Amino acid sequence: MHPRNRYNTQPDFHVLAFKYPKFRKHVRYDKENKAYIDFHDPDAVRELSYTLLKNDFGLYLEIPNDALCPMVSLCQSCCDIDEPSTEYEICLHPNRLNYIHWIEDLICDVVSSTEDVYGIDIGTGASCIYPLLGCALNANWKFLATDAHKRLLEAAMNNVEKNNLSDRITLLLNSSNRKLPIDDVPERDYAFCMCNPPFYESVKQHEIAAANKKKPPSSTCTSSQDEMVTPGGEYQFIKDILEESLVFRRRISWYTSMIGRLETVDLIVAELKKHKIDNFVLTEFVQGKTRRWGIGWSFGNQRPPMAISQPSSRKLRHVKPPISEFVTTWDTNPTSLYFAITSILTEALVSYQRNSDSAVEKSNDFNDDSILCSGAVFVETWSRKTRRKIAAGEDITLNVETDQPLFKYAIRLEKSTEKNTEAQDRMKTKLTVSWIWGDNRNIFESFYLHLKRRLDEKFKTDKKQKIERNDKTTS
Ligand SMILES: C[S@@+](CC[C@H](N)C(=O)[O-])C[C@H]1O[C@@H](n2cnc3c(N)ncnc32)[C@H](O)[C@@H]1O
Repeated sequence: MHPRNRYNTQPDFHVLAFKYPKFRKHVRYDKENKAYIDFHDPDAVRELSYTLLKNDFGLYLEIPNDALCPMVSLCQSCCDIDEPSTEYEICLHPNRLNYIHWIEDLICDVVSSTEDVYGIDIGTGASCIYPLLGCALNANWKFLATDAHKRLLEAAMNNVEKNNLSDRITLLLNSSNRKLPIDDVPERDYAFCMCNPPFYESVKQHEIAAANKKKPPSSTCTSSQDEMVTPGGEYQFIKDILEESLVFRRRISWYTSMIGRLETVDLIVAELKKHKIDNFVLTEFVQGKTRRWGIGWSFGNQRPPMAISQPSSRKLRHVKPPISEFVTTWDTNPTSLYFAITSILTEALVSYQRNSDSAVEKSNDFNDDSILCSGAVFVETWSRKTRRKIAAGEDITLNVETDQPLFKYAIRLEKSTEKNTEAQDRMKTKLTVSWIWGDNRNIFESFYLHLKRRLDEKFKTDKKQKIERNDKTTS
C-alpha cells in the first residue's frame, strides 16, 4: 500500500454509520459489537463507496445501477478475476488511490506544484473515479476523461457537475478505434495518461470468470459487460496505447496503465523492450489478497527513483526495469565520504551542489548523518579520449548555460544503520548514486564506475597510510 494511502487503516464503520444515515441502514454488529457490512450486498458496497468518497474526499458520486461502481468494479471486474474474496480491504478503492499516488510520485519531477497539470483518463467509466479523486487530491490537476460508451459518459458528466468540476474535467466520447484521441481536442501536452482497461477479451471469458466466483455476479454488474470486455483483453488495450505512444512520444510525459493479470505484465514489458523503450517503471499495488500492477513508460529524460520504478516482489525479477541507482557502503562517516567525493568531482570538472533534505530539516534534526548533493554533467572528462585532449591542452569545457547536460545525477550519503561486527566505533556510510535525468545510460554508468574506482583507490591508500602510521608508533 502506498504510504500516503489513507486506507492504510480501516475506516471505522460505526463512526461512519453515526454520521451517514443512508450508510447506517447497511451496518450490522457482530458479537463483539464490531460494525461490519455485507460485502455480498451490492447496495451496501455502493453506499460504502459513496460514504467514503464523501467523508474522505468531499466527493459526491452517483452511479446508474447498470454501470460499474468503483468498488463493485474492484470486486467484480478487477479483484475477482482469479481469486474471489469478500474481505473488507479489496472491496474499497485503495488500489485506485495507490495508482493516483504513484502517478503523483512519477510526475513530481516533470511538473511544478504551481503549474496546471493535465492528465488523461482512458476509459473513465460512469463514476469518473480517477479524475474525481485526482482533482480532489491535487488542486492543480485537470483531466481529459474518455470513454467509448455514451451512457457511461452521461453518468460521468453528472458526477463531474455534481462536484463542480466541469472547469477541470473535460469528458470526451471516443468513438474512434484509437485509445488516445488527443488530436480531437485542443492541442496541449499532458503530464500523464492513466487507464484501468477492460480485462476480458470476450463475453465468454467474462462469464467463465464470473462462474468461477464463489458468489454469482450481482445484478449491478451483469449488464455492464461492455465495460469489462475489449477485443484482445487488457493486453491488446495497453499494447494499443503503447503503439499510439510511439507517435505522440513526448506529448505525454508518462504513459501508464493498471494491469490486472500477471501474464500481461510479461507481455507488455516484452513489447516495451521490442520498441527499445528502456525508460519504464513497474509497480505492484497490493491490497489484502489482491495484487495489481502499474506500468508506465516515457520518451522523456526524467529517470524516476527506484522506489517508484522498481517492484520489490521477487516474482517480477525477470521483468524489472533497468536500474538507475547504485548503492555501496563505505567504512567512514558521511562527512569524510562527502569530502572525498567532492574532491573527485572537482578534479573531474563535474559541478555539484549540496541540497538539503527537507524531511530531515522538518524533523529539526539536520546534521551530517544524511547528505544530499546533485549536479549536471556536460563533458565526460574521465574518459580516456577527453583526458588525452586535456593533456594536449585543448579546451574541453562547453558553455554550460546553453548546452544540454549529458546527464544529471544525485548523490545521497547516509550514516549506515548496518550492525558492525567489529569495533563499535567503526562508522559506515551508505552511498547511493542515482541517475535522475538523461538518455544515455552508458555515460551515467561510466561516471559511477569512475567515482567508485577513485573512492576505492582513496580509501585503500588511507587505510595503508593508517596501518603504516600505527606500525611506526608501535615500533
Ligand atoms: C474496467 S472499466 C474502468 C472504469 C473506471 N476507470 C474505473 O476504474 O472504475 C474500463 C472502461 O474503459 C471503457 N472503454 C472501453 N474501450 C474504450 C476505448 N476505446 N476508449 C475509451 N474507453 C474505453 C469502458 O467503457 C469502461 O468504462
